[in-house]
Amino acid sequence: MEMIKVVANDINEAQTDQKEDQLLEASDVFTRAKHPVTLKFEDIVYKIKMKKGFYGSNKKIEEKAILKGITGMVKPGEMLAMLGPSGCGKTTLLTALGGRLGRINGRITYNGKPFSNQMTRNTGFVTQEDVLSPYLTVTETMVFTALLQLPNRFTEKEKIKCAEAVMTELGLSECKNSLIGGPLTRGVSGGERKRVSIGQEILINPSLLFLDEPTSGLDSTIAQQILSILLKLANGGRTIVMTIHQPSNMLYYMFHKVLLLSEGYPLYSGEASGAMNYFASIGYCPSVPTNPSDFLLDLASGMPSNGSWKEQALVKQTLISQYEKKSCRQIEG
Ligand SMILES: Nc1ncnc2c1ncn2[C@@H]1O[C@H](COP(=O)(O)OP(=O)(O)OP(=O)(O)O)[C@@H](O)[C@H]1O
Repeated sequence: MEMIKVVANDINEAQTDQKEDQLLEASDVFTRAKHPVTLKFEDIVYKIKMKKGFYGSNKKIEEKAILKGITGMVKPGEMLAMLGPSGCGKTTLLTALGGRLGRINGRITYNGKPFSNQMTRNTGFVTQEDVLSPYLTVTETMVFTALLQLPNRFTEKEKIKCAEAVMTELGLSECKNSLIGGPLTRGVSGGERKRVSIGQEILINPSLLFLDEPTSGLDSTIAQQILSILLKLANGGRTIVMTIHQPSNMLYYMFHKVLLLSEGYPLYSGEASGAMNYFASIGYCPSVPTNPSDFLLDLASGMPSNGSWKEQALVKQTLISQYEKKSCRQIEG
């Protein structure tokens, strides 16, 4: 009975979705979100089972916690950055929030409801590795995606118009006839490849967009271009969540929210502009002016920035144990 209700609900929502879609001009895809989404996650815990010991030895299964109680919220119009050292659980959390991870403990809601088929249609996910055919041009890639992904009520001409509109917005017109390329064929630049990957996901006008390291391997100017595009999408009422490695000062302040992870623990979850004040209020501040993301990463990874290795590792352990005792719980919940 419950299952029937869920399916019926999905159908109703899909019908509403369809009606609202009809009101959209094909080229409107970039400008406004169809169904703005507030994403909330509470006490997310994710554990995996691992085999302990070498092949042939006494193999035991042990449990390893990857995410250890993460809470946060992102509203329409906001961009959330997940920061933290390599292996701290950023991609795992992103995958969980994108409804792509199996059994997790905790609660993730999208406008107060669990993940549904309707949400799948309203969500875009840009993976770290671009999955593109090296032998197609930018236009061919975008048009092909538009023809496949856009609903049949759009005519072929409208689908092509959508692809063109998205390419123009993403600044891909200059390279529209260039091959994507790959390891064996020369093609578009890294920044252009990333914009094509983002373009493929935003063709369906998702209101919730996840991106895994969208600026990885790009220089700071191109990284800023990509974030400006994402900020523009957020300003259209979308909810944007991404993992990012060490953003520059300028990029850091483009984010509304920040989630700092260390070994699967959340050290901070809240306004990006409030992170430095928060750590200062509990006794941690840089002794010289520092880029906030450098400072936060040093705290989370136990790397020495101003103090010695030993002191810094101690700071990280103190923050984690404070979190465990719930005396330094995240700002937001
Ligand atoms: N299915 C799995 N089996 C074994 N280990 C896993 C699995 N999924 C995640 N892990 C481990 O969990 C930890 C977090 O991985 P995750 O990819 O989320 O880190 P990350 O913060 O995104 O790292 P990076 O910045 O290097 O991409 C890592 O130590 C990883 O090896």
